[in-house]
Amino acid sequence: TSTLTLPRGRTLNLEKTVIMGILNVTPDSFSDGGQFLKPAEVLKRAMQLLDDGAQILDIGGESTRPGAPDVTLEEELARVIPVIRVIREQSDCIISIDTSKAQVMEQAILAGADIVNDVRALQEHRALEVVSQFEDVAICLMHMQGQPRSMQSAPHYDDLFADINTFFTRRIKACETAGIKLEQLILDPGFGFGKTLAHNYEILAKFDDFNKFDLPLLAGLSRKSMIGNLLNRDINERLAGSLAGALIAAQNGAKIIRVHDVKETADVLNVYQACTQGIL
Ligand SMILES: Cn1cnc2c(O)nc(N)nc21
Repeated sequence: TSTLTLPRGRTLNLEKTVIMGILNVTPDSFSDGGQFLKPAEVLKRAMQLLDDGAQILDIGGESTRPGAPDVTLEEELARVIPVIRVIREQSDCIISIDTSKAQVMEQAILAGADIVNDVRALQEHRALEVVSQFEDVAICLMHMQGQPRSMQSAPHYDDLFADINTFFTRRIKACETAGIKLEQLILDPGFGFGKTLAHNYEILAKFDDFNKFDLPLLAGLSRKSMIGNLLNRDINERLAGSLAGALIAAQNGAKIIRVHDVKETADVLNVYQACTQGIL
């Protein structure tokens, strides 16, 4: 499908690859190591991401990187809800909430979020029930093997693609049983979430295989260890590798690319689209 249904009668055209800009509001993402970013600072960053070409802002209050500490419900709400509110006051942009907690999903949607981006694919308590009560909220179902604390200790699959596809089939069925429509769903194989370096590059190389579900696919590999470990680059030296990954994901059928470096990724995708969309 080339259109994603959104709340309030809006839709997102997916004929051209869409950029999801990462707006982290977790302490380990704060430059000054502060406890909370002031909403005004976050708003400035959000507007910059939109100016640079992001159509979706992904707001996350709990780091999902390997070994990340858990965050309480209260803390996560305190981080993300004020940010959603302040952005929604200023912009009609598409907002996605990066969370696995049902109550954060509920509050975020009520505050104006359009997409639930859940690295646990609505498997946590009451997540399915809560999301199914909102007409047309979009949901990204991401594959993860294990949990962030331990998922990278020894990832193993009997059959990588069969396992991921079985997971998607089961989660899609669970959503349909809960009354969620296929048009609301996005699928994502979850780069780095219980995968070895080899697994990650096999997924990237054969990304188009997941298009068998005829649902929009999301790719999120920006600045990840699959880039850093391959190239032996620190987190702030992974732009070129991330851009290469974004281009390959787009060429291999990804419709939404989740990135930190929006401006540069937009340039890469615009060059790619000039070749494929015949605009010249
Ligand atoms: C929150 N988050 C971190 N990495 C991600 C990825 O690859 N996909 C999605 N959907 N969310 C992610």
